[in-house]
Amino acid sequence: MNSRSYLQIRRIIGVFTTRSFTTMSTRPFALERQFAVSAVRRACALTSSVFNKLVKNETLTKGDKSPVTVGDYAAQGLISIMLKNSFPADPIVGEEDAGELRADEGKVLRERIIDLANEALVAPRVEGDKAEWGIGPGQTKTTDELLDAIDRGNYDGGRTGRMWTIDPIDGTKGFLRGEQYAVCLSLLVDAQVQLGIIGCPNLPLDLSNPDGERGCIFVAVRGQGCQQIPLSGASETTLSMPTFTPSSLTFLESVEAMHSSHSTSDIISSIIGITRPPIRMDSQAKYGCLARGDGGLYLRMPTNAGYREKIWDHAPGCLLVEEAGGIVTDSRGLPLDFGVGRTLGENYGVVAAGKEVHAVVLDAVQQATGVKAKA
Ligand SMILES: Nc1ncnc2c1ncn2[C@@H]1O[C@H](COP(=O)(O)OS(=O)(=O)O)[C@@H](OP(=O)(O)O)[C@H]1O
Ligand SMILES: [Mg+2]
Ligand SMILES: [Mg+2]
Ligand SMILES: [Mg+2]
Repeated sequence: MNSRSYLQIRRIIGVFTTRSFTTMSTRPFALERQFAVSAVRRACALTSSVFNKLVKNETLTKGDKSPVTVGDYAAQGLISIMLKNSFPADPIVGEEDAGELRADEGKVLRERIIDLANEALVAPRVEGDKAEWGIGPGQTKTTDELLDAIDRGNYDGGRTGRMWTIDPIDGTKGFLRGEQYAVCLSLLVDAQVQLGIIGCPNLPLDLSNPDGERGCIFVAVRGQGCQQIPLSGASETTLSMPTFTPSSLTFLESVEAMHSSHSTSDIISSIIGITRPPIRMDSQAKYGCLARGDGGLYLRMPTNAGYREKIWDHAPGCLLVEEAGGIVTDSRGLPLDFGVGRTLGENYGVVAAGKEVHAVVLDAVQQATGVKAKA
């Protein structure tokens, strides 16, 4: 076979592999994956529209968080309605609840939220969307239906059964700055993340080309790898973390020093011999970046002993990294335990890194913080 026809065959196989991922229904969680891509894509369109209508074109007073509040509630309502239609028996651990919206003072926000959620629900279906998910023309909901949908996120979590987590806008501060944020959804079965998906409307497809195309979805099903799908609709690619050496690492960390201690990261950097400046980015977009090979190391060290990490802030991202070949533990080397409830109760910090370097990083984290390795 000459090299030209070999390349042609490779190309056909490549196309088939990509297509077959989305159409093969025999894979475990195929329907849930298809649903989640659709729900997150729709929610990303909603949050982008909130940003363009309410943040970009309005002069916000410093500290005015109402646009992000509107986006949070509307996106959680949208995903929750879709879940209710599609997997009605599954409970939801969602970040938001509608308590404040039900009060009289919530009236103005409430009306904006209902309009936005309905706008997103009635948008035309695209390839892969199913009518029974409750989306498409004519699918508007009443105020009560949407408030009830938001409140379906009040499940306490736990060790057994199926449950979804929703973080409708993760990285709220990044959202307001027009920088990175993520729409995050995961499916847990018996406290194991089986499906993780995050939509990052502002994330460059390639971090080394920040002026290039932006907007992508990262999705992983346990045992089926991690894929990146451009929001523009182009075909998906499977991600795999490259091999890192300790000194070639770059930290991915929170923008907000209140969320992860920057000074602890500096000490860990000098122990490992990392010389590159950290990449600071809001939200679980960091996990997506890590999965596709950016940086090699995501660290989150508590700044406040009383703060408990929330499961919706880590469940999808954790699976993305594991499925791309990385390791995620807490600072004692324990796996993240998603079965304790709405928080990561017993875990302390998060260390996510390539498999060749995770042990070295963990050792440095323990030296820097005095945290003891698991017995
Ligand atoms: N004190 C403290 N410590 C640790 N984490 C906290 C803390 N306070 C809040 N949060 C959670 O941080 C979520 C945002 O994640 P990041 O820190 O990665 O992004 S950011 O740079 O802060 O935007 C953020 O998620 P969202 O509320 O969805 O934006 C919070 O759940
Ligand atoms: Mg969050
Ligand atoms: Mg949030
Ligand atoms: Mg929040």
